[in-house]
Amino acid sequence: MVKVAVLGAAGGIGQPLSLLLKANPLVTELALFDIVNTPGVAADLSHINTPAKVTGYIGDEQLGDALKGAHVVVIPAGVPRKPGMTRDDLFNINAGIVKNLATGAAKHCPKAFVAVISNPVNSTVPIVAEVFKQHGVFDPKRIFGVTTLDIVRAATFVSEITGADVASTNVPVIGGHSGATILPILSSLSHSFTDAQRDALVQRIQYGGDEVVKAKNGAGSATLSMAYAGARFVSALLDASVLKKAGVKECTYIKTDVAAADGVEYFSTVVELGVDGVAVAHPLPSFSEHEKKLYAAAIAELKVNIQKGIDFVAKSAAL
Ligand SMILES: NC(=O)C1=CN([C@@H]2O[C@H](COP(=O)(O)OP(=O)(O)OC[C@H]3O[C@@H](n4cnc5c(N)ncnc54)[C@H](O)[C@@H]3O)[C@@H](O)[C@H]2O)C=CC1
Ligand SMILES: O=C([O-])CC(=O)C(=O)O
Repeated sequence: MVKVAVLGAAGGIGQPLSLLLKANPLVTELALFDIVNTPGVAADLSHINTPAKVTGYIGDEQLGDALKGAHVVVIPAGVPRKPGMTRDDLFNINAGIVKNLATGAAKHCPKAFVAVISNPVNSTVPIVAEVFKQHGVFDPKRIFGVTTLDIVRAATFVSEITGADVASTNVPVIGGHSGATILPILSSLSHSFTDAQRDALVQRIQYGGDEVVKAKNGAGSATLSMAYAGARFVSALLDASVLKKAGVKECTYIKTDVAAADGVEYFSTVVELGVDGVAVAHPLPSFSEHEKKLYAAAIAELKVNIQKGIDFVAKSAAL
């Protein structure tokens, strides 16, 4: 039995992500939770001739049933950006949504892998972790911020410049998931870029989300590419934990000490996944002089984002 629960399953990301998960033969049960429309999405997907049994759950009173027995919980619930907004501008609405869903997961499937998509990821992952701590079930190896879209974008944009096969282009992107906290490690590639190419690539990878927000012109942010990236991340988790494949690696935002010396306790790094989640979190790579500056900027912003998530849970506990 491999149950995957999608929380926010009726949304712009939730629907195509659920479709891709329904197509994953390792999934035997797909639980679709949202505050609207999941019966229809579930009925539609349930006709696809793949193993996963699809069930829709709607409203808070059905959250527990959606989560019970889940091996993986994916959370794309919450509001997306409109032009002119930062991801942090979503905090006031999404923090409460994520906290509520994390509480459900801590109660009903405390051992599940939790993959957080809802923005601002830099803060929502600490929120989930703090909620799990409050319930005495926190395991840093099992809670992930999904930054896979940054890695997907980096491979696409880099291969456009290098001309290399996009499928075999792999660019580690570490740090966090917003603007200056997104740190692509272009120095790890064998291609040597001009300074102008490098700067343009870093800018495009860091602000790829804004490119989509602008193009959608008020109709939301990346959904289809995010669904692809989310499905890739869940597939990696299942390959490592269900198939017990060795050498499954993804960059993901976790609670880790890789950047603890610089005062941050959450950081996206290259992670080897195993049966229990994080098997090995790779240390920081050796940075070029340019990347050292980007790293310093990332750290400064991450500190603020992380603390905001931690404070939110502490404050709501004190109420
Ligand atoms: N991590 C990443 O790389 C990315 C993250 N995102 C983020 O993903 C989130 C979702 O984006 P979209 O799917 O485009 O938004 P959307 O508005 O299309 O869908 C969000 C869904 O969440 C549902 N929802 C709201 N409150 C809920 C609750 N309490 N419980 C369960 N479901 C609830 C809504 O009913 C809706 O169906 C946003 O916060 C966005 O910023 C978007 C793209 C990339
Ligand atoms: O830009 C946004 O708001 C959505 C997102 O996280 C991304 O596309 O990377």
